Amino acid sequence: MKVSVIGASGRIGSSVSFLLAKEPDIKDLIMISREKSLNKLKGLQMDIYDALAGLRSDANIEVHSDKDLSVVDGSDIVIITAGVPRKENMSRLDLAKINAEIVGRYAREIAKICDTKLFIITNPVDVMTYKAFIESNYDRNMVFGLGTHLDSLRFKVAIAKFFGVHIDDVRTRIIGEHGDTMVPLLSATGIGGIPIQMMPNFEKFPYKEVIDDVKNKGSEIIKLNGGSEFGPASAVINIVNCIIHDEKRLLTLSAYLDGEIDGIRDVCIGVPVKVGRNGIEEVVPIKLENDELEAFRHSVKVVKEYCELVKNI
Ligand SMILES: NC(=O)c1ccc[n+]([C@@H]2O[C@H](COP(=O)([O-])OP(=O)(O)OC[C@H]3O[C@@H](n4cnc5c(N)ncnc54)[C@H](O)[C@@H]3O)[C@@H](O)[C@H]2O)c1
Repeated sequence: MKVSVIGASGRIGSSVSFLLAKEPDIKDLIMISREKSLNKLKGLQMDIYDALAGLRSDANIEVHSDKDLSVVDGSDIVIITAGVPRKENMSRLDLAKINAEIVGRYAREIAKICDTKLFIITNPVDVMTYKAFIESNYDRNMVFGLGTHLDSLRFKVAIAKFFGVHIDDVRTRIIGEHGDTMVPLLSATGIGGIPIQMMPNFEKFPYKEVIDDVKNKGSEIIKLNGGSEFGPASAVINIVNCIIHDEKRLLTLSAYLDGEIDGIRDVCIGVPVKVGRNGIEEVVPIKLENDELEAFRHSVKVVKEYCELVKNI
């Protein structure tokens, strides 16, 4: 397998690259950044090779500037993490215009070179996924964004800690925007097959505080440590592994909707999807509780406005 990372000199890009290099099935890793960050990439390449030796693993790692993207040819997946990150007190949506120019340009260039899967991490990730989809003109199963998968993991951690259970026993899902209007699905939340509402102590579970905490987690990490890194990078590897191993797991990614849920069309947003070798193999047309549906519609409205805004950038 060959995987390319664009924006590999950055916080997320470098962490993603290291985790990818450790995966035994990824034989070729292509790390790409702007020319001015090429030396940083070379340093990262050396450091990752050292780490792989310590871990008794190996991979072929190449580093390139983005001047000639033909090096991505043959990639099974191209991961785009390039873009401006949020600063304290910024919303992800504040980055829409500046990052749409970057992601749109890369998507167009890559599509001229090869057919591949585009996995978008750059924020606002739903809007950037939409931009990459329209600019690449790829089939919609081939373009997806990290979306609310990371938020779902954050919610999962909070549930596991409160109920004192193993993280693997918790099932939950947050859909909608990777941002303030995300929609937690209590209807899809349970522990070891038991709906969360049926768990002892559910009445003491501080649901609202937990969800506020999930929504603010990214900002909190930015405030304390400049930005998130290991969480999103591990979430990315989860998805890459699903594709490589054709796992067909039901995860929540930002995907292009064509009427599957509530007849909603022409937007990319976090929804349950089946992930396998072909990328998004199905947008799962789930039913939602009335309050969840209302919140989802609102989230779609917010994201759609920004998708319109970046269409012609
Ligand atoms: N989807 C998620 O869950 C999630 C989580 C965390 C961060 N992010 C987003 O990922 C992106 C990267 O975050 P980071 O913390 O790695 O930032 P960073 O500043 O550490 O790295 C940014 C990378 O983008 C490149 N870059 C910046 N401007 C560019 C331009 N004009 N043209 C080409 N490349 C450019 C930089 O060279 C660097 O490689 C941000 O948009 C951030 O908001 C998404």
